[in-house]
Amino acid sequence: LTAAFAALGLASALPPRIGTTVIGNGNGNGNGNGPSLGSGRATFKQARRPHYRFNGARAVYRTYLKYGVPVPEALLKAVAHTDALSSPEAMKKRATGSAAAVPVDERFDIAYITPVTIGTPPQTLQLDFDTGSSDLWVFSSHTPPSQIRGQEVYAPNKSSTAKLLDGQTWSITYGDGSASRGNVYTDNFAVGGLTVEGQAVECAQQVSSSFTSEEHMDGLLGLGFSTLNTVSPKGQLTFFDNAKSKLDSPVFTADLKYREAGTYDFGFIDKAKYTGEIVYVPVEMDPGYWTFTSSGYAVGSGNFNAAPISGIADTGTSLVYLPNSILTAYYRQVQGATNSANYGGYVFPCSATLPAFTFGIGEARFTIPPAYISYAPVTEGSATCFGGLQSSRGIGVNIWGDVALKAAFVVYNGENPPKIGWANK
Ligand SMILES: CSc1ccc(CNCCO)cc1
Repeated sequence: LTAAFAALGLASALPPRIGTTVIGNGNGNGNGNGPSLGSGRATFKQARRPHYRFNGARAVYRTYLKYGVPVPEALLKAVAHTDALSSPEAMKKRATGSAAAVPVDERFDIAYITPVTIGTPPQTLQLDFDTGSSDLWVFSSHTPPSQIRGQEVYAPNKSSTAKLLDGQTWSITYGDGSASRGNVYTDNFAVGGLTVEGQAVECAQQVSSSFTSEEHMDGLLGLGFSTLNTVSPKGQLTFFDNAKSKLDSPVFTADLKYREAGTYDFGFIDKAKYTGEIVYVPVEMDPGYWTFTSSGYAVGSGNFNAAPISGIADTGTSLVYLPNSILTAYYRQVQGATNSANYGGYVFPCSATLPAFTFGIGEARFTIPPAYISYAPVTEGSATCFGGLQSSRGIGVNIWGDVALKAAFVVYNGENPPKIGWANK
């Protein structure tokens, strides 16, 4: 600073220490300010201004103004830049989170579970992070014991930070017919080091049998758009929507894997998790799914069929559901494949040789290996296998579930407008 002043031929008359708050000593004229005329003596105690951050460029700028010296352009730019750096927004603590996505069973990727902590002291549960829905619900102390088979439960009465959202209830039915419902608390909620206070945690008072039978799944964490949330009469925000404003970047990423643990990251994009470039396409957020348009598909080494395919990126659905025309094109390449009413979809001999399946995102191509499509025996030990590609007829929407998502690194970008990014890995 001294050099700056010298350059200007100015005495190093530093302005009074900015942030000095002068407060009267009470001998003033009744309004608490300034000295009274009587005693002829006054004392002014200095107080530090909280959160004050010294800004050198601005101090120099003030001196120019004080001595009426024209302010050079460079100094004006410096002031604007340093103000931006020290703005309350820029100074807000930034946050990120990262947590494992573990196959809920060691043989087939039926679903992936991720550890979360709820309440004070923290209670740890394993939740299915589901970009195809927007309720955060858990097995709880309100769930009938007859409906619990090994799941961990959240007990709000054991959390000093739990608050009942009086009068609020929720009820949800998923595409596979499974369902749950209950009441609602808010509590502190953390994923991989990222904490949201006052997160709506929906406590199950009823769950359907398919949830009871998923013993390692203690609930779901919805990562769809909050418009889909079922809490009534006041819809609640998803964990991502609550966390978004304090994240380094308003994104989360899914790096799901074939029969091994992957990760969900919040607030940052880990360059070590993908290769090449991330290709972004727009998201249609109505009615609340991460809906995007694929640019087409190819079966095995066949030609790429360029045709728009609208669908949702759904981490909470195991398989891929596409139009019949695509299924026919794929399974006619599989010896012994049939669309079985008995098994509810395309099945084939587990010994069959399967082609890969490629889908397009813009000019980019993503290939699902045959192993992902030979999904699982129709029943324990059967020689007939159920396909990872199935028909979306009757669902009303095409679904890019885990069988497709684990072939890519996927960026869910929650900016306005939202977009979804795909990269190979
Ligand atoms: C019974 S296990 C189960 C896991 C996830 C879901 C919700 N996923 C579908 C729509 O995203 C339903 C059931």
